[in-house]
Amino acid sequence: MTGELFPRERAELAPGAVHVPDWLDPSRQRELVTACRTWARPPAGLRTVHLPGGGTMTARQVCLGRHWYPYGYARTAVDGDGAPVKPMPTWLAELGRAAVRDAYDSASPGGAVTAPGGATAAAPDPAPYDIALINFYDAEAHMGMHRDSDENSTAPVVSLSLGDTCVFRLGNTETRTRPYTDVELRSGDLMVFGGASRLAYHGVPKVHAGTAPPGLGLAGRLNITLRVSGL
Ligand SMILES: O=C(O)CCC(=O)C(=O)O
Ligand SMILES: [Fe+2]
Repeated sequence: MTGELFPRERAELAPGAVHVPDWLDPSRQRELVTACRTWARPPAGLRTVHLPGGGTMTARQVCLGRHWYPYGYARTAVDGDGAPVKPMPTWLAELGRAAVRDAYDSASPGGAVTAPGGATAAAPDPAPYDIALINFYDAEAHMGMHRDSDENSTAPVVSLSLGDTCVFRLGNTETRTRPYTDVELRSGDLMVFGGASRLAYHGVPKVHAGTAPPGLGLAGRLNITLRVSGL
C-alpha cells in the first residue's frame, strides 16, 4: 500500500451521489465477507449472468430478496438453478437505511426536500431495502456502464465495497459516455446514489488485483448493492 498524507474525505460526486470512505470498520467487513460466502453457496448461489445480446457478465452474482436477471426481478433464480432466492436479512436492510442516513447527513442530500424559502429538510426515510445484489469480481472482471432501472422506486441505491480496490465510474443520466467521474472504491467504502443521480449510468472499468486488506481474507472484490424494489 502506498502512503497517504491526508485521510480520504467524503465527497459528493454529483447531486445525490455520495462517497463515504471507510464506512465499514475491518471487523464489519470480515462479517460481511463471511455472509457473502454463505449466500454464494447453492441453492440459488453465485452464478454467471448471460446478457440477451449474447454477452456474459464478467462479475459473477448472487441475489437476496429478489432475483435480478437481465432485465427484471423474479422470486427464483430463473437464469440459474431455478431455486427460490434467499431471503433479504433484516439486518442488511437496516444497514441500507443507515447508509442512506449517514451518506446524506453531512453532504448536501440529493434526495432532500427543499421547503419554500429554500430551507432543506432531511431526505425522507426510504422504504425498506428488500433486494441485495452481491457481485464478485476477480482480477479480470469489470462491469460496463448501465443504469439500475428495473426497480419501481426512487429510493437511493446503496453500494458497499469489500476486498480489492476498484475504479468506479459515475456517469450522467443521458449517455454511457462522458461526462463521468472516476472514483477509487476501497474495502469498507460506501457509495450511495439517489436523487438526481438515481438513474445515472455507472460501471466498474477496473479492479486492482491484490489490493484487498491483508486481514480480510479475500482475493478479489465483493460489491453488495442494496435496492428498494417498489414491486
Ligand atoms: O460493483 C459495483 O461497485 C457496482 C455494481 C453495480 O452497479 C450493480 O450491481 O448494478
Ligand atoms: Fe448498477
